[in-house]
Amino acid sequence: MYGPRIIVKVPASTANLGPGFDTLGMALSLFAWIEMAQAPETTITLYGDQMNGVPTDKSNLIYKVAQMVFNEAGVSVPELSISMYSDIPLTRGLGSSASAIVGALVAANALIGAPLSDHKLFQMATALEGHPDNVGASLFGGIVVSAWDGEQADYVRIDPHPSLQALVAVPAFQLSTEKARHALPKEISMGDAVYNVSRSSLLVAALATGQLELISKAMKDRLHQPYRAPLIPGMETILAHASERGALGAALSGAGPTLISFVDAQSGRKQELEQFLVDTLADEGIEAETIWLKPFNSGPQLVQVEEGDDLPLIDRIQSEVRV
Ligand SMILES: Nc1ncnc2c1ncn2[C@@H]1O[C@H](COP(=O)(O)OP(=O)(O)OP(=O)(O)O)[C@@H](O)[C@H]1O
Ligand SMILES: N[C@@H](CCO)C(=O)O
Repeated sequence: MYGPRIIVKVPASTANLGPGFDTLGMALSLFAWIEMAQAPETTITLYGDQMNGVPTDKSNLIYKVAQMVFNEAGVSVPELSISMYSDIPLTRGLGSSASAIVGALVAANALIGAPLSDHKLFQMATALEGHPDNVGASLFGGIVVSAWDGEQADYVRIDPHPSLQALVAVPAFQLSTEKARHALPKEISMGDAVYNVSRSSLLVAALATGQLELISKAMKDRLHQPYRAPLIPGMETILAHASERGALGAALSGAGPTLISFVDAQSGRKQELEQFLVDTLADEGIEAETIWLKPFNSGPQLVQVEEGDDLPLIDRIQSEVRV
């Protein structure tokens, strides 16, 4: 390893928030860490159970994305030492691929003196992911409303209401975005389009103005959740009844299978909601891990590394306080 050693901490994200398919995203207080430095030969070290099955050669997403940054900036850094640790469950709807892409873009850019703007990184991340919702949230933090026309991505960021908390139920099976997108119809009716435009617009306005009592109605969707429901047994029941069990609103997180509920931090019904999610999934024979999270207000953070400090990434993270 030589030259500067960059460590980036990047948040997970939940996409869609119900009706905002490929449009709305929120960063969450669950993180991945990526370390990058120039090296005589490429090595990729992955820590943690979440990384099982991820390649450790130059076909790794982090390595490939870093090379795109160097090409874009017109510099050559062929060999890299990369390490990654992640608490973000892989292929579960919490934006693991977006976090890896955003983390790799930011780390590689920092390694060469940050010639690319955040705007440019957002364009690259959106093209790589195929939609702007998860990458926008991971890159800018908070709630991100975005649109992409295939060439240009635009966004507006909203600060999440300070009382907003999230409970995710992460089923013990993976569901790739690719498979979950295959379940969607090619065309939808005008009625369903209007239904979603109105809910998504209401949701954005409610989130922007802190009218959390509107979230339950505003998080309804007819574009993707009904078609994905057969892939996630128990989902229909949870989405239909979560608000009766203390949730402000509930949705499929990204392409699933994770289910996300929003809760007022002051609510006295958190345990009841958590039990409802676990029991409903268990009734369908699905084990799920529940995690309480907060919306996360910022994008990737560069972790300060002193010159000569060669503490391995995993030891550094173990001493970090998880937010
Ligand atoms: N750190 C990583 N290194 C290499 N590949 C990764 C990494 N993180 C994620 N991936 C790739 O991304 C895939 C998961 O992407 P996918 O879009 O299916 O799910 P997700 O991003 O976890 O969920 P969602 O997009 O629904 O929020 C993994 O199977 C893996 O191929
Ligand atoms: N908007 C995307 C998010 C998952 O990557 C989808 O629902 O397919």
